[in-house]
Amino acid sequence: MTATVYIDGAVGTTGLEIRERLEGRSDIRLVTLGEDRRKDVAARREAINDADAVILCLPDEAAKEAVTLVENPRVRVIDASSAHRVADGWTYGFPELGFDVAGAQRVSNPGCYPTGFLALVTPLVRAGLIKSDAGLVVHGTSGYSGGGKAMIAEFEAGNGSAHRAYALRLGHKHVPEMTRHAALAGAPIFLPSVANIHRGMVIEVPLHAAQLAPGTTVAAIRDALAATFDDTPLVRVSTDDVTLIRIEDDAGTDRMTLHVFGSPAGDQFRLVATLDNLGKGASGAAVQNLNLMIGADPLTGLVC
Ligand SMILES: NC(=O)C1=CN([C@@H]2O[C@H](COP(=O)(O)OP(=O)(O)OC[C@H]3O[C@@H](n4cnc5c(N)ncnc54)[C@H](OP(=O)(O)O)[C@@H]3O)[C@@H](O)[C@H]2O)C=CC1
Ligand SMILES: CC(=O)N[C@@H](CCC(=O)OP(=O)(O)O)C(=O)O
Repeated sequence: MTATVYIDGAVGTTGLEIRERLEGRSDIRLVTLGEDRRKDVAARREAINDADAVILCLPDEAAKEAVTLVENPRVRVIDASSAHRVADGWTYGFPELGFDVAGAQRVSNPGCYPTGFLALVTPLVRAGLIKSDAGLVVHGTSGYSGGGKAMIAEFEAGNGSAHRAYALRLGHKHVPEMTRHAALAGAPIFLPSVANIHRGMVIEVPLHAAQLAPGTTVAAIRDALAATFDDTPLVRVSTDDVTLIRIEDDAGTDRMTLHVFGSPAGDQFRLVATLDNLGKGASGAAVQNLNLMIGADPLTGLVC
């Protein structure tokens, strides 16, 4: 059976990547609107309601508006924006963490930083290794394509920076989904930054032993992560004895790699995730979710 899929926002950074992955698939009839109609509400309403699945690759306000245009109960929605990630009636699009994406009508794709944070933390909270009131800190560095067309233009015009920190006054829009989907009692302190590289991410959660269940070891943390991810094709728990992690490590793929390190004394730990902000962090995750929703091979169009 062929599914009709409409991408709203198909010429943006995330939308273009999804479009490239879906074009040429025999199980999908891909619909996008031309330059003259792509922001025309009537044209978008028609395309949305003619589709089996709609992928929203829009700023939050435009994504909210798009959802109000859905009239046909058949239409299923994947929203790549942050508009619905803690909203009632929406399924969080992180199937490896047990969310029922295949059966969902409305799926909210995770944010790129939360993808790394939640992969590292949620299995450990569920296993009772991290206390829900542990007071976590998460640091992340993203390639500049994480900021969409505007940030790409800024960096490619030479107006970026080798590395810059932002969200200095905290309260980044990704904090609510990190808190909710890790089942934390309090919001983590989130320290995002951008590097002068097109794509790729490194996300880190440092931990004191006091934030963990007594006696927790690197092996216990790895085991808890492996119990969640070992049978999943995109998320790998590394046991490699690496001494360096590069932002390029999973760039250009839809993979995510999780590393666990500990001090020799066992009093401090460092959890690290690498991924591509446009792979498992956005477009790759959207295609993965779409495959599940339309019953396609889960890895079609993905780079494992
Ligand atoms: N880039 C990334 O790595 C990630 C992005 N996301 C999220 O995905 C969404 C899209 O981001 P991204 O692709 O980076 O952003 P871009 O700015 O690159 O693209 C957004 C696109 O939406 C279009 N658009 C804006 N308003 C409307 C409207 N009312 N109707 C139709 N089209 C509209 C824009 O048009 P125009 O071209 O005219 O500006 C643009 O093409 C955002 O919510 C973002 O937060 C999520 C995870 C990672
Ligand atoms: C580098 C950069 O600016 N990144 C974006 C997040 C990209 C992303 O994940 O988009 P969502 O917010 O839709 O999840 C930011 O921090 O706002």
